Amino acid sequence: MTTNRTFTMIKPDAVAEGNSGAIIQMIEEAGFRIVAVKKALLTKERAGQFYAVHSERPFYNDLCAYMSSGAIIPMILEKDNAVADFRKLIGATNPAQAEEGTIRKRFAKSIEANAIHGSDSDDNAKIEGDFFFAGIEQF
Ligand SMILES: Nc1ncnc2c1ncn2[C@@H]1O[C@H](COP(=O)(O)OP(=O)(O)OP(=O)(O)O)[C@@H](O)[C@H]1O
Repeated sequence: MTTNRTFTMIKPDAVAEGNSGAIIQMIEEAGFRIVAVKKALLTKERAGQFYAVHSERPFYNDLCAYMSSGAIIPMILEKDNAVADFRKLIGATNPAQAEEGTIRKRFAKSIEANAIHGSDSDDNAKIEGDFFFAGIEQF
């Protein structure tokens, strides 16, 4: 296994409810190192760019409205096998199907307001990290 990076965002529902600290604690306790972190507010257009891959899905408009409804906390994380291990840590998209001990089981409210995002491939982790952070911030 090689050390690599993934990208995550704590989503507006979790930030608004004051769950960011507990979520970051779960992430660090699972062995991830924070490479880059900030608080940000997406416009609806920018949320639409981030989720452009879903632009034909019926939930796309609602998703863009939700993702721009409040502050988010984007982060780049580093660990051995980061992308796959992080997907395991966050759990299923639908919290009703998320396993015990996962971030979504503990904090997600619904399939849409599901507390956290995690990249699904090394390539997307790089694209998504670059979406939020300049090169000099990724150390
Ligand atoms: N059926 C749905 N209804 C409403 N929102 C949905 C639905 N499916 C997905 N979403 C929203 O769109 C996001 C992206 O969907 P995707 O299928 O890529 O899930 P994911 O990979 O688990 O989530 P993410 O990409 O945020 O990590 C989901 O996290 C969720 O917020």
